[in-house]
Amino acid sequence: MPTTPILNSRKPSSKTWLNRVFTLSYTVAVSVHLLSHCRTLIHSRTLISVALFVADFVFAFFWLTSQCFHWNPIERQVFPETLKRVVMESEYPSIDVVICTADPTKEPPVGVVNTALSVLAYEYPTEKLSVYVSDDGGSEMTLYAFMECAKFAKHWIPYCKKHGVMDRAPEVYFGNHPLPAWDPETHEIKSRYENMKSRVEAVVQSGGVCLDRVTEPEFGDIFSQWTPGFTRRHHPTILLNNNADKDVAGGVMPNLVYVSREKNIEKHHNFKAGALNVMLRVSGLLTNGSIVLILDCDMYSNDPETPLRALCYFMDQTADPKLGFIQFPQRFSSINKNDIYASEFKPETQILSLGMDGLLGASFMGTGAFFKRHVLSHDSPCGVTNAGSIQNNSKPLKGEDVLVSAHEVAGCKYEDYTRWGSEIGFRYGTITEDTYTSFRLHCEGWKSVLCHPKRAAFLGGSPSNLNDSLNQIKRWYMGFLEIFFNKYCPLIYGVQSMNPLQALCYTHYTLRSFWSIPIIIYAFLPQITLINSVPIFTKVSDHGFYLHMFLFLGAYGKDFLDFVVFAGSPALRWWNHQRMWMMWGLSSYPFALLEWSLKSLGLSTFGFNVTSKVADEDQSTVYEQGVFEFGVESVLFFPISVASLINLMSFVKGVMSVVTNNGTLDGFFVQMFISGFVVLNSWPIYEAMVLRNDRGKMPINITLASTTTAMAICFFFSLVFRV
Ligand SMILES: O=c1ccn([C@@H]2O[C@H](COP(=O)(O)OP(=O)(O)O[C@H]3O[C@H](CO)[C@@H](O)[C@H](O)[C@H]3O)[C@@H](O)[C@H]2O)c(=O)[nH]1
Ligand SMILES: [Mn+2]
Repeated sequence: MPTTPILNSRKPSSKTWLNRVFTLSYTVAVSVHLLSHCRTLIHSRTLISVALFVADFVFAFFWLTSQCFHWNPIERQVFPETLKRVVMESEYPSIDVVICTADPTKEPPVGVVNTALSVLAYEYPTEKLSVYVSDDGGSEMTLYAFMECAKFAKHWIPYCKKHGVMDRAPEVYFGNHPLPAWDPETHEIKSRYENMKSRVEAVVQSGGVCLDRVTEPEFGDIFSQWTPGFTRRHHPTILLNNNADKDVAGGVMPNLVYVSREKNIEKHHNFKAGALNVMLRVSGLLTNGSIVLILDCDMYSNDPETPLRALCYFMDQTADPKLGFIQFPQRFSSINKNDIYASEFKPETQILSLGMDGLLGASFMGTGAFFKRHVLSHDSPCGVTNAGSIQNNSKPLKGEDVLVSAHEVAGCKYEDYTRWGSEIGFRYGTITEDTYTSFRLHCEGWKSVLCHPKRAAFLGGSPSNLNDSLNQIKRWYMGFLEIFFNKYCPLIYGVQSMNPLQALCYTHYTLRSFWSIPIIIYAFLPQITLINSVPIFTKVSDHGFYLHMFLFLGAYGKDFLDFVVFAGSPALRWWNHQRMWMMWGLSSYPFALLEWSLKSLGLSTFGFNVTSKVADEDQSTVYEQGVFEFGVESVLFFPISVASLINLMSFVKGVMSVVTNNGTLDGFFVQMFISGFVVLNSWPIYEAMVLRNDRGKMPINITLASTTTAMAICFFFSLVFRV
C-alpha cells in the first residue's frame, strides 16, 4: 500500500518539560509571596504596602498568563522537496498577493517596487500568481513607480529564474553581490534597475508625475484622474491592470494590479483592515486566487520558495480542514548589531508564537501570512463560495464588466449594511487589525500554523530612532486595549469560545499596557523611600529575602534562557530587550492607556500613524553605531528621563549612607539593588543628557523639565516623610 508522502511535521519543543517544571515551581513561589503581601495588608496597611501589593499582583497576573505561551511550545518542519516530487505544478493553487502601502513620503515607492518585484519573481508558475498593490495614499507617485515596476519586471523575472537568484528584491541583490566583471547580462540588468530607480526617485522628489515621463499609451490616461479636488482622503477608485502578457524571455507574466480604493472624507475607511477587505473583493473578481498572501510594502520576500513551504500545509491531504492561515514570523533586515530598540520583537515573533502554535496556532502578524481565501470571505458577494477545497484558477477574468464591478467593490459605500469587517474579512474596530482578526478567526474555530524556516521568508524594516519605535509600540497597545474592552473580550468571550489557554494568550497581549502600573511603582517607590531612609523590603538577613531573590532571578533567568540559550540571540540583545521593556513601561504603555482612555471618553481621537520607513543618512549612521537617538522633543522621553534621574539620586544617596553608616546596607539592600539596576540600564539616557553633543542628544528642554520634575518630586516627598 502506498504511504502518503509527508509534507510537514510537528514535534514538542525540547524545552517543554523545563517550561512546565519551572511554571509549577514559580507558581508556588509567587503564591507564597502574594500570601505574605496579604498578611501585611491585614496587619499593617499603609499606602506603601498597598502599592507594593498592587505592583506584585499585576506582575503575577502577567506572569501567569504568559505561562500559557510556555505550556506547549512546538517546532515544525516542512518538506518542499517532497512537494515538488509528489504534486504536479498544474495542481498548485493560484495565489493573490496583496501589498499594502499608505503614504509615499513615509513609505518610499522604490521600496514598494522592490517588495513587488521580490514576489513577482517567486519560484511559482507565473500564470497562477497575481500581485496587487493597495495604495491607501492615493498617490500618483506610487502609481508611477508601479508602472516602472511592471516594465522592469519583464526583465527581472527571467533574470532571477535563469540565475537562481535568492535575493529577489533588486535593491538587496545588487547591495549584497559584487558585480562579476565578466557578466554583461548582470551589468545590463543592474543599470536597467538603477535607471528605473532614479526615474522613480526623481518623480518622488519633484512631488508629482510629469506626464511626458509616461510614454506608454496604455498608461497615459490614468493620471488625468488626479484632478485638483483629489486628496488622499477624498478621491475616486483608481485601478490599473497591467496587461503585459510576456516577459522578455517569452515567459508568461504574473498579473500585476494597482488599486487605490475610493475615499470619502466623510466616511471612516478603517485603516489597513479596510484596505485589505477592498483587496479581497477586487482580487476575488479579477483573479480569485484561492490563497491570499498579505504583505506590508516594506516586507520583501527573502526566499523565492516560500509559497511552496505554504503549500506543504495547504496541499497536505491529511491537514486539518479548519486550517485557516499560515504565518511566517516577522523578521527584520536592518536591525543594528545589538538591537538597541528591541525592534526584533524576538519574544512575540519567535518564542511566544511557538507556544500559541502548540495550542490553536500563531496569531496573524499583519504581514507574511498566507490565508485560504474562503476563510476571509466565505459568503462574499463576489461569487467566492468554494467551501473549503483548494481550487485552481486560470488566468484572469478580463473585460469591461469585471472592471466595472471591481470599481464598485472598491467604493467606500460598498460595505454599508454588509457584514464586512464585523463577520467577514479583516475585522474593524481596532488599529491592530491583525491580532484582532486572528483572535476572531480562532474564536470561530479556525486554526493557524507558524512556519519558521531558518532563512527568513520575508524581511521588513523597523524604526531607526527611539521616538518612532516608542510610538509604534504605543499604537499597538492602544489597538490592543480596543480589542480587550470590546464585545468580544478575549478574557470573557475568548475563554468561552476557544481553548482557554489560547484565549489567555490573547488576554496577555491585549492587556499588556497595564504592565505600566508595576513598572512605574518599581521605578519610583523603592527609590523615593530610599532617599528618605525608609526601608520597604525584607532585610538580607530575613528568610523572605531568599524568596525575593528567587522571584527576581527566576523571572530574569528564564527569560534569558528562552531568549539566548533556546532562541540563540546574543546576550546583549537580551539585555537591550529588558531595558526597552522598562522604557515601554514608562512611556508607550502608560501613554497607550492614557490616549485610549481619552478616546473612550470622547475627548480625543487617534488614527493609524504609519511608521516611517525612511531615515536620513545621519540617522542611519547613528543607528548603525548602536547609539540611542533622542533628538526630538518627544513627550514619551519625559517620564523615562524623570525615572532615570530619581534612580540616580536614590542610588547615590544609598551609597552615601552605606559609607557613613560603616558599610551596613542590610535593610536597604533590595532598594539599593533596584536603583542600581535601573541606573545601569539608564546609562544611555545620562549620556544623552550631559555627555553628548550630536543631534541625537536629549533635547535641552526635556533635560531641564525632567531635572526640575525629579527635584520637585524629591522635595515633595521629603516633606511627606517628615510629617
Ligand atoms: O490606513 C492605513 C494604514 C496603514 N496601512 C498599511 O499598513 C501597513 C503597516 O503599517 P506600519 O505603519 O508599517 O505598521 P507597523 O508599525 O509596522 O505595524 C505592525 O502592526 C500593524 C498592526 O498594528 C500591522 O498591520 C503590520 O502588519 C505590522 O507590521 C503598511 O504597509 C501601511 O502601508 C494601510 O494600508 N492603510
Ligand atoms: Mn511596518
